[in-house]
Formats: sequence, structure tokens, C-alpha cells
Amino acid sequence: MGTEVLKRIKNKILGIEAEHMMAIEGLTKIAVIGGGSWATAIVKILTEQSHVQIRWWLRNKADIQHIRQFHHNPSYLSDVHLPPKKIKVYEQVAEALKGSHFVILAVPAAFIRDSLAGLQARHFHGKVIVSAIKGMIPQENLLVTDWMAATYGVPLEQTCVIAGPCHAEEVALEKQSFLTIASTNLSTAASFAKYMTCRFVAARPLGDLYGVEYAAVMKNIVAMACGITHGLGYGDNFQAVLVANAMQEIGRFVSTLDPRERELTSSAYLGDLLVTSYSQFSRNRLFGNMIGRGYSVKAAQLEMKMIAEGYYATRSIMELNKAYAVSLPITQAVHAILYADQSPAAVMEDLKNHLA
Ligand SMILES: NC(=O)C1=CN([C@@H]2O[C@H](COP(=O)(O)OP(=O)(O)OC[C@H]3O[C@@H](n4cnc5c(N)ncnc54)[C@H](OP(=O)(O)O)[C@@H]3O)[C@@H](O)[C@H]2O)C=CC1
Ligand SMILES: O=C(CO)COP(=O)(O)O
Repeated sequence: MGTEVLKRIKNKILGIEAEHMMAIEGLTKIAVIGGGSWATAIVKILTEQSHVQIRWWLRNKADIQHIRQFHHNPSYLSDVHLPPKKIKVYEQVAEALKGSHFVILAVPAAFIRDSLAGLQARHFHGKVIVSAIKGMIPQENLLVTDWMAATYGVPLEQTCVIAGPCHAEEVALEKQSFLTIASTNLSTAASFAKYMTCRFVAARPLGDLYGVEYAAVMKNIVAMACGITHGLGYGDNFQAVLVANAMQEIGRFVSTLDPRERELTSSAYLGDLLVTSYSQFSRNRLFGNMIGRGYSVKAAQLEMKMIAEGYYATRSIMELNKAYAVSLPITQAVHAILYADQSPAAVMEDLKNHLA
């Protein structure tokens, strides 16, 4: 059998177009969509790779100019050096996508539609789409990978998600981190995981796309609950019970929506829940903390420059759960506080009766 035929078979197995894979054997072009802290951290990881060109789109024109001139993002993780030899910065999202083999989506879910405005299915054709987003598309209440499939016809086996316990701030400091790259197609996940592996990051592929994606969305809600209770004056004893119950809540929900064998105590699920619930860097925890201390939702949002995905996710999960009726006392409690204007103290007092 000729090498060309072998290559095609290999590419078919990987679920990626032949042309695409041949290009990968040379310089790999990776588009990064988003200009916030996670996008900047991902760009930093990619700059550790040889033979990778980063094609970066940000919406903020002043930030683009600054990055081109000074090689730092002035608004997020501003200490991170952004070497111009490896990075091309674009004002038009379609330009960033041109010729890229992988497209990493790293804007908060609520802004993905605006960020991709004007693009069509052809712009994504033959590319592997990687969601670094831990949120759901509001209104439609869809996971990002499902939304990409519904909106742009991207086959699920050509999508992955980046998950695992990993705060952008620690990537910036080059602290050892682990990532999980999940896909329905393990080969697609493996083909991307190698680009997320570097001196200080170990990225492992996993075949559980939905489980990892839903768990990543739900842990943000739990982190808000932890922040709220901390703001109210509850201590570590209570938070440990809250987080233990939260793992069960996430497990119930995920196994109802996508029943299969999964190791919920592994880092993609439990690890991410723990880091977001306890870390000083968690925006969701910080947001919850402000609510617990008496801020209104509006005031907390104004105070935080960054986005707490869990705020939007709480409503989406509650809407979605109408069809499944899974018992979600923690999500329900956060929803009552954020969307029904109920007193955080009273809601948490009542939640005690639902924890074991
Ligand atoms: N930060 C982290 O450690 C991690 C984050 N994630 C996930 O990554 C995703 C991106 O979050 P992250 O980078 O942290 O976000 P940040 O909070 O750091 O940044 C917010 C981003 O959203 C943009 N934005 C704000 N308002 C709008 C708007 N109205 N329309 C369009 N864009 C807007 C901002 O652009 P501008 O600066 O121009 O206002 C900025 O790029 C989230 O889903 C998050 O859960 C996942 C793992 C780790
Ligand atoms: O997902 C994260 C860490 O794994 C980031 O969480 P926050 O958005 O709460 O900072």
C-alpha cells in the first residue's frame, strides 16, 4: 500500500481531513479566539511549542496595538511575554481562522455568538474546534460543542474541550498544571493534547466529551455557592460538606444526561471542582463571596472586571433540568439567590436540610 493511501487511512481514523493532517506535519497553525485571561494563558502555552504559529483574535483594538508593539496583553496577565515571531494578532476573526488547523474558542460563552459574528460553516470546515469555554450558551442552554455543531455543522468528533483544574494566573507563573482534553474521538483529543503539553503543563486526552463539559459548567455554580457561604461567615467545615455534596450533584446530573462509566474522582471532574471552589484565583468564588457579603448581582458584576460563567450557567442548568428533574439542591439554592432575589442567608439555612 502506497504512503499516500496509508496517510489517508490514518487521517480518516483521526477524524481529520487529509489535507489538514498533511499540513500538520509542517507548521501547525492554531487560531485562538478571545482576549481574556484564559486565552492569554493558552497563547502562552502554545508559544512553548516549536512549529506552531498562533493566529490570535481579540476584540479590543487597543489591546491588539499594545500586543503588536510591546508583546504583552495590557488587560490580562500582563506579565506574560508574547513573542511576535510565534504570534500573529488579527482584528478580523475570519483572518485568524484562515489556514488554521485548530481553532480554540476562549471567550465567555455569553459572548461567543458576538465574537463569531459573520462567520459561516465554511470557515470551520476541516478544522478541529477546541472549546476552552466552561459555560453554556444562554437562552439555547446548549454546551458550546453542541452549539458549534448546530450553528456551523462542526461534527462532534472534530471538537474537543480543554478542561481540568487550571487557573490562567498559575499558567502565567509557570506553576505545574494538568489539563484534560476531552472529545468523543480519543484520537482527535490526542492530536490536540500534544500542543497543550509543555514544561509546566501536562495535557491528557479523555473520551468523555459531555461528562467533562457539563462537569466544568457545574463546578462554577458550586464555586459560587462556596463563595456565598464564605461571605456569609460559614467555615471550612461547612464548605467541605457542600463540595462533597456538589460532587454527587454533578454526578447525578451528568449520568442522567449522558449515562456511561466515568471516574468522577479524577482531576477533570473532582480536581476542577476543588480548585474552583477553593482557589484565591476563582472568579466564580469571588463573585459568590460578594453576593454573600451583601452585594447585589449588578454591583458584583460591576466590581469584577472578569466574568463569572457560573452566573449564566445557573439559569441554563435550571432550564435544562426541567426536562430531567434531577435533584440539584445546590444549583437550585444559587438560582434562588441570583435570579429570585432570595436572601442568601435564608437560602443557605434551608440548604442545610438537603446536605448529607
Ligand atoms: N481564567 C481561567 O483561569 C479559566 C477560564 N476558563 C474559561 O475560559 C472562558 C473565557 O474566560 P476568561 O478568559 O477567563 O475571561 P476573562 O474574564 O478573563 O475575560 C473576559 C473576556 O470576555 C470579553 N468580553 C467581556 N464582555 C464582552 C462582551 N460584551 N462581548 C464580547 N466579549 C466580551 C473580554 O473582552 P474585553 O477585554 O475586550 O472586554 C475578555 O476577552 C470562560 O468560559 C472561562 O470559564 C477556563 C479555564 C480557566
Ligand atoms: O475553570 C477554572 C479553573 O479550572 C477557572 O475558574 P473561575 O472562572 O472561577 O476562575
